[in-house]
Amino acid sequence: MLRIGFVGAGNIAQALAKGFIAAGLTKGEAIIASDPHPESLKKFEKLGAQTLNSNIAVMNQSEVVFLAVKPNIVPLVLSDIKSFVRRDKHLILSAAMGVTLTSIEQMLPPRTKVMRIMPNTPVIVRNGVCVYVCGSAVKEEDEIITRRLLESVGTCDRVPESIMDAVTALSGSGPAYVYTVIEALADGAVRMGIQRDMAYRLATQTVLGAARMVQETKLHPGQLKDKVTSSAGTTAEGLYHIEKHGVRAALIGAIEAATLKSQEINKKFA
Ligand SMILES: NC(=O)C1=CN([C@@H]2O[C@H](COP(=O)(O)OP(=O)(O)OC[C@H]3O[C@@H](n4cnc5c(N)ncnc54)[C@H](O)[C@@H]3O)[C@@H](O)[C@H]2O)C=CC1
Ligand SMILES: O=C(O)[C@@H]1CCC=N1
Repeated sequence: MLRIGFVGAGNIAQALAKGFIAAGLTKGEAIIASDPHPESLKKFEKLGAQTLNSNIAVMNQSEVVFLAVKPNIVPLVLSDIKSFVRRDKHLILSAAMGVTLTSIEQMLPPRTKVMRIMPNTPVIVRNGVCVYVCGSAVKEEDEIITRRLLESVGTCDRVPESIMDAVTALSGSGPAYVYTVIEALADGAVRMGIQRDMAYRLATQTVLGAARMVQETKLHPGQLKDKVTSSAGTTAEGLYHIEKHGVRAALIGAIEAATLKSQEINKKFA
């Protein structure tokens, strides 16, 4: 069984590990994680994974290694592990936002197999969005391994690195925007007299159902919107309020702001 390592055992690492196990792709025992933070390691222990506070030990005991630390920690971690990277053994998958493949490759021995990925937290329920970019030393068999892992927890697309900042802004950060929408819809419903539990349940299922309609009918979202909106009805009133308050512009602006932030992180590592 492929041994999967996680350098950094925080939110996205835990989500990926749980997703892989739920998909039956691996078992807890084949996972090894390192993190200086004991609380993060405890979450991995609950999965039956081996935990350590040595990144080097993760390199020694795994073939596929996820780098799941914040961007500012990446140089530290890479200098830690670089003498233990073996070209014929390791495939390194970096999830760090805004850290380019070139900068990672430059910090590792020549021809190290590195890929950049951008997953999102719904991988935990195997409904994630993942994209990947191949580094210069990556071979077809490495791509197959990566696809097998990422497809088991959601959708998986190969993309050019030029769109990684925008992808990070859209699908990487996106779950947070949607949670905010669900929370706000439920707050509105509570304000209008619906009980909190029911408000969350109805709001959540509405978002889920609407998303599936876009996915399954292949209709334009505008067409689906029109089918809900009767003349002089409630939806038209609600939509008018949304447009007056610039929700559409706010969402467009959120993607721009997050993309720019990712580009800014990029520059720090260039
Ligand atoms: N949370 C998310 O939804 C997503 C996060 N990412 C990326 O994944 C990376 C990690 O993000 P999160 O999991 O959210 O952060 P997090 O803060 O939950 O986890 C990062 C972990 O790294 C550990 N760490 C710090 N120094 C370390 C070191 N020297 N060696 C090993 N581990 C160390 C921390 O103790 C922490 O547990 C970031 O670069 C982020 O951009 C990418 C996609 C989605
Ligand atoms: O904002 C962050 O820390 C990352 C990037 C994608 C999702 N979360």
